[in-house]
Amino acid sequence: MARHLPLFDRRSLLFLLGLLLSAGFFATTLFGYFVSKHAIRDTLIGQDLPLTASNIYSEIQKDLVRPVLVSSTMANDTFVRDWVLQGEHDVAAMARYLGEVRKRYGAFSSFFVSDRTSTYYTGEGVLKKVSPDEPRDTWYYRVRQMQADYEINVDPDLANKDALTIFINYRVFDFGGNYIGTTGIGLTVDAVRRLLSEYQERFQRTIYFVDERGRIVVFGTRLNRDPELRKVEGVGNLVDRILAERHGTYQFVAGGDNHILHVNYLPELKWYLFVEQNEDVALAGIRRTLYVNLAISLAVTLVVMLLTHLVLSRYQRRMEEMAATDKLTGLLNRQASAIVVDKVMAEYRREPRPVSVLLADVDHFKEINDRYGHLAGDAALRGVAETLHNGLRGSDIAVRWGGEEFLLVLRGCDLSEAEWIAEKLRAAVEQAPLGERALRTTISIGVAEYDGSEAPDQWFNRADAALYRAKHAGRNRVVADPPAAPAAG
Ligand SMILES: Nc1nc2c(ncn2[C@@H]2O[C@H](COP(=O)(O)OP(=O)(O)OP(=O)(O)O)[C@@H](O)[C@H]2O)c(=O)[nH]1
Repeated sequence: MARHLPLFDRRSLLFLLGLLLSAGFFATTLFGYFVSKHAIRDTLIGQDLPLTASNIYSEIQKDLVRPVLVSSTMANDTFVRDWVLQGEHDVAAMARYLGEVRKRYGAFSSFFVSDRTSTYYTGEGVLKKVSPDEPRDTWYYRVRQMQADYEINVDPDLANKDALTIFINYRVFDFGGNYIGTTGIGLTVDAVRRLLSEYQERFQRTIYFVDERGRIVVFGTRLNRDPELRKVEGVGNLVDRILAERHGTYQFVAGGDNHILHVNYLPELKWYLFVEQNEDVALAGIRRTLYVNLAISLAVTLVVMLLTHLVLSRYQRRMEEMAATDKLTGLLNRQASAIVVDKVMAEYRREPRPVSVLLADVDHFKEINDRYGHLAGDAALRGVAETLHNGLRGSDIAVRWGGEEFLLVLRGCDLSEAEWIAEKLRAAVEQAPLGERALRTTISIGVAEYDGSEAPDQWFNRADAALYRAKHAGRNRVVADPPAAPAAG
């Protein structure tokens, strides 16, 4: 059990290390991700989307300034006023004038509606008569009543196949200040559409205009959705709220992604400018960084764990070796031998093959110490250990059992084989010059074969008893237990 404890400790240490490292990496990586995510979202809501919206707004306003000026010039043109006051006779002259204005300023259409005759003139001549009963003409009667000099109105253009057109409707007065009609130009929304496409491409955002009824009226190049905004997933539920609030930042989920929406109302056009950003697309960059960081963290954690495992294993092996080895002789020490003996016992229980022990003790060793000193005694002990070790097979086990005592476990040896080996070892020690001084000594050996049932201590005690008998019989000899039966006769 004691041997398994360090292994268990190593596992828990590795587990703890892995846990700490991965928790640390994970926490810092996720923390960084969420901080960046919040920063990106805050920038989107607080800066990016409003900035895009206000850029588009000011571009559109800029685009509308010139047409308003042109319409104002038309309203104040003496030709227009004189022409009306002179009775609107030369229709061709008015058509020429309107055609000229349209061409010169690149407008989509140009018009004059006379209040006296209710006639709608364009560059082509008379288009029609306006009437208060015609729903398409309500704009005219609204302008007729309004206080301001002009309005910007978005309507289908009757003169141009109902193409959606931005009209500047400018009121015209005679020289006495009496209202005599409305003039102005119409602009195609193509320019606005181009502007939206350009912004859409540049910022990877969805940008479109919505009218006061909640219908998408103008959009950039890629808008694949129902013009009836209330029917669109996510944003559809917000339409009424947005139309009422006119301005704000909203969030909704569509296609599983979170979207941030910024809305501005453009009173000149009576349109709502919608600037939408798919937050998940905006976060794709930092999400990729998150995955890379997590992968790196995992790799670093695994490498650190692997290195720690290798270092600890080596260290533990060395510690175990050191703890198990006798420093003087390099043989197993007595404490460590317990494990080896347990193993031999387990092997025997699995497969009962003969196994024997030799207990060898150096004869009169005290005299060597006394005569030559302890260092020479140590060298002699090393020499004996080496001689014993060299005389054994790889499967045998040599233990330094006590001061000058050695226990040798011989696997696969019955008593007589063990006795034979013991005799061989005894003879080898007797003949070996030991240490630098080439000292000579002898050993006595007690031999015992395992009887298959006794405890190891009992087994070793029998070897010890045999050793005792060997000493008493004069030393430098081998005695087996049980003692050989006396010869008959
Ligand atoms: N130099 C040295 N001496 C040791 C070591 N370990 C034990 N000894 C000595 O070995 C001697 C053993 O003496 P004893 O037990 O009386 O036995 P012995 O002198 O060998 O006599 P017998 O065993 O009866 O033949 C003691 O004097 C111990 O001090 C060691 O590591 N180095």
